Amino acid sequence: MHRLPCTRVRIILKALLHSREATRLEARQLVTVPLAAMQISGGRFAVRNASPTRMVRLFLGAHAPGLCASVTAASSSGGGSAATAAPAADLVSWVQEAGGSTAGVVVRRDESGFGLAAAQDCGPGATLISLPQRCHLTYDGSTDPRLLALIDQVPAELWGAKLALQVVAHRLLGQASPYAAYVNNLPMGVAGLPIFFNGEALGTLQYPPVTEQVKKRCRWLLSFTQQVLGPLRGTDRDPFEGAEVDANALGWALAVVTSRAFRTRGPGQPASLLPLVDMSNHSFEPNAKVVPGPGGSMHMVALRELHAGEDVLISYGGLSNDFLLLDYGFLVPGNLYDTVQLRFDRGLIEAAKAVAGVGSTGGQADDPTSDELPPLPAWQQRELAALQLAGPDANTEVNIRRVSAQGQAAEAAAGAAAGSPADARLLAALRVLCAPSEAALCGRSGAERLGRWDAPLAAPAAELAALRTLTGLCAIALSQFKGTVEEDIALLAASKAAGQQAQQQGGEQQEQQRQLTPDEELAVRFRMDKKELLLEALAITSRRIKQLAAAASPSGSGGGKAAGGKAAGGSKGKVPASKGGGRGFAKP
Ligand SMILES: C[S@@+](CC[C@H](N)C(=O)[O-])C[C@H]1O[C@@H](n2cnc3c(N)ncnc32)[C@H](O)[C@@H]1O
Repeated sequence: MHRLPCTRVRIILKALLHSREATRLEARQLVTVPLAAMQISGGRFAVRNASPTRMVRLFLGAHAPGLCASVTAASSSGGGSAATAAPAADLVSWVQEAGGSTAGVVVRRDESGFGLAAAQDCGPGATLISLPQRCHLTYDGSTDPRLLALIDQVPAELWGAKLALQVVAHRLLGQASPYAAYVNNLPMGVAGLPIFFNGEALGTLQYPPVTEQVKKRCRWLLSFTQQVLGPLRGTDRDPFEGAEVDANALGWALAVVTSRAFRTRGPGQPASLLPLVDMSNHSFEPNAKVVPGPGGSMHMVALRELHAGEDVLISYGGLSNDFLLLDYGFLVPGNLYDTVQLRFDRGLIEAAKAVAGVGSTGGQADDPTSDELPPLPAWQQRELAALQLAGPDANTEVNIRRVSAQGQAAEAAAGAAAGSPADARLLAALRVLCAPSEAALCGRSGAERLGRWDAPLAAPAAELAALRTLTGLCAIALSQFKGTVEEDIALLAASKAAGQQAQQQGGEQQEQQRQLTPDEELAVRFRMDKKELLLEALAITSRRIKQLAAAASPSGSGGGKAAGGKAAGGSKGKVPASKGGGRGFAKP
């Protein structure tokens, strides 16, 4: 959700993605726990749509080295209110009784959950909701010291888990909680969140930067509940008064927080849940935003003219699909903030060069039979260190980016380069590694001066080599996925057909065409979008190669060569097998 400032969050989470932590559970256990009991409140949870028949399954081992909980039925979309009452009417009354104003919105409910709509026509700047501070669910000096002691044990980067402990505490209080009207209206599960995927669905993502993060969160949930909360249970230091809080229960609260919390007080400060405000869905073209009001209140205001009944949408921030999926359980196809994360290392660059037919970098190896790469000349080492891609403080995560359609159109029209499909550090590093000498950099150094797409190296051959290496990187990244975009499209179509067939045949499905679960389908869509991003990057880079090659060749004939050229031409076919051998994606 619109976290303030969201760049900070991205930095924190990206740092998480980089930490290597591996615990492998050998044996697979399957524990089935009735959700209504959830061992946390003895069945006192009256969350929306809660049903004693719904089950949470807890998988340990096998596919995911960690926990994976899967809510087996569609979640969300219920309501704490009676069927005839307006959705969440009790919550609206509670906010009003606390001195808040909700006159600008009505709560909507559909099969995918709650949302907000404009209650009447209004102009830009109109206040839609005013939420007094006393309605914000957070933790501070007045919180039970036993709970604060627990919160202190959660690492700072897992800020959501800190607030999750407070959410658990209020859920356990039931109707005695001052936030009962809010907690009762929270969704039972957050559909699509990968911490609730089973191993099959998690594996379907085929994207380690996300799967490793999921496993890390699950491992933390398991170890914290077993090693910290378990021994505390029933002691005088137990803020949960003897209730068992297991990984499912804390996982539910974590899902609530990651998908709903605001960091209104800035990074490093406790996050807050903003009742009612958090019922607004996300759009990258929002028509409302959340701003601080007087006395610690938070206001939701219209960004433009709104018509009665129009959906009220805020932006959760400029988030990639990785973050949208991990924290919110959905993705935006063609997301302009999306990237494919790669781990920069020389071996990967050499593999990309080999794929793209570019000569290798550096001097001669002492032993030509050795796999060891020859050392780089000092000037290249220096430039890579300046880019923080080498040296003790290196951050080796680099990204292939999505370039907007407008950017591409402008590029095509102007014959120039409007947007780079590589982040500046990556492009700068490729130029450094493809430059024949330091002189070829013409005194440029660092990402800002060397990483601009529209400022090529003066030597055309070096620039072409850098761009071809970039196509090689895209090809390697593509080859890490098991199938093509077309295969994913066919899989989704077959799944849909299987579902329709099963419906006609009363639930029976033909063996050869299994219907994907909603989580698997989401995972296929996720990986398909990543592949499309890479194919677009290939196409843009190939075009650029052609332009530069045409400008450089005396005959003007071009002749640029790019890896996966056919795929780049739009066939979406399989790219040449990588020589990278399991290289590429950033793995934590
Ligand atoms: C802050 S809540 C918004 C209210 C939520 N719809 C509910 O039922 O309470 C965020 C969740 O809403 C859903 N959501 C919000 N924006 C969405 C979007 N653009 N597409 C799909 N799901 C979205 C996701 O499930 C997400 O985790």
